Amino acid sequence: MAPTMPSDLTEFVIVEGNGVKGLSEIGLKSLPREYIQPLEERMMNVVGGDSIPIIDMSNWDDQKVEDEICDAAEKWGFFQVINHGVPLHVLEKVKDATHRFYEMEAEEKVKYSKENSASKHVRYGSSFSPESEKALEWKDYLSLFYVSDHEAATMWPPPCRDEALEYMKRSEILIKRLLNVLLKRLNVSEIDEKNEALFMGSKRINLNYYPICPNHDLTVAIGRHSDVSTLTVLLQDEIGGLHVRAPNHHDWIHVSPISGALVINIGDALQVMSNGRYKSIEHRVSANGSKTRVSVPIFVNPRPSDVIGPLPQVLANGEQAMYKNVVYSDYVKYFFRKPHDGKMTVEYVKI
Ligand SMILES: COc1cc(/C=C/C(=O)SCCNC(=O)CCNC(=O)[C@H](O)C(C)(C)COP(=O)(O)OP(=O)(O)OC[C@H]2O[C@@H](n3cnc4c(N)ncnc43)[C@H](O)[C@@H]2OP(=O)(O)O)ccc1O
Ligand SMILES: O=C(O)CCC(=O)C(=O)O
Ligand SMILES: [Fe+2]
Repeated sequence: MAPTMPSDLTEFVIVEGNGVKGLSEIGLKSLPREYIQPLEERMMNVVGGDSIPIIDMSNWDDQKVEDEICDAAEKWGFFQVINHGVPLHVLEKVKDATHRFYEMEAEEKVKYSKENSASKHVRYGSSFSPESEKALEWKDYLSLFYVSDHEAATMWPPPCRDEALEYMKRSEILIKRLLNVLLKRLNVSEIDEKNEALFMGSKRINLNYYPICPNHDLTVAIGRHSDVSTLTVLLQDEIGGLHVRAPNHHDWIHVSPISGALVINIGDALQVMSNGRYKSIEHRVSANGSKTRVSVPIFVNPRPSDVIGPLPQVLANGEQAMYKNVVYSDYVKYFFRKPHDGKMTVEYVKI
């Protein structure tokens, strides 16, 4: 019998918690119209040949490596790191755990949806902002905001809880190293108890799931956006699909998966704090017609209550502030309230 489309798509995907994974598994031959993106948002202008920098972190405190990191953050806003010190078995385990979470029945996963979750720090959902999007995105996600080990142990879903926490904790040294190097160029002293919260006072880990998609060229898995983090550490599997805006602001460059590597990108908070010196670059994810993909970003952020703005150390040389001060949680709420729209969130705080 030919597969049939659920009569109420929102009910099936969101309310019942089947997600796009559920849609994919029905075996639909064509993409539901709700996912059809306008022409200009589909994947175009992807150039081959170019690549974001790949940085070997073995000698991370070598001046040459520090320069590579800061130069990449200024020019590309994105780079991959190898020999980064996060054990490879930890990375493998969190990818497996991601698959394990999504393999649960919809009735189990939906217990973590916005409407049902026992903690507002744990959220399972589909697309980005289904209430405000004109066209939906082909992605399911589980978002885990870290508050304490106790909350993670009691509230995060058991199939992925320990692995997600381990990945977050084992990435801590890498995150501090990267931030210290980036801050040094901004004349900010080493991260200590006084300034740590502003740069890495909160963390959110997302487990993204992108199932096989019919007519994948008509939609996107994630639309154009920049992250609102200080920086993001992204683990991707071997499938590929992440594209970043090229320095010419026009083309898109594919981030080819490298086994064991982590992708690092600068987020809006660091762009603002560096007064535009480090770039939070637009990126997007294509949908795949033949393979399921997972990715696991760790968003490293200020605390929600922190005020972000250009750092005094950056303005000390007399340069004009390009951004207003804003309470970080107001900035993030603004991001979550609207559909993905490229670099528009940062316009909210531009002077
Ligand atoms: C999901 O697809 C994505 C996600 C991304 C993410 C990119 C990032 O850079 S995430 C890093 C964001 N930074 C932080 O989370 C740290 C700071 N956190 C905060 O400031 C707060 O925790 C808060 C996120 C603002 C929530 O504050 P709270 O007081 O609890 O306010 P709420 O009323 O609960 O939520 C406000 C507003 O945001 C929506 N929202 C909350 N959490 C999420 C979430 N995990 N995913 C999606 N949306 C979320 C919530 O629905 C509220 O909106 P309403 O309209 O319902 O009022 C990149 C690309 C992707 O595709
Ligand atoms: O899946 C990816 O490669 C990127 C995901 C992403 O950009 C995000 O979750 O913010
Ligand atoms: Fe992103």
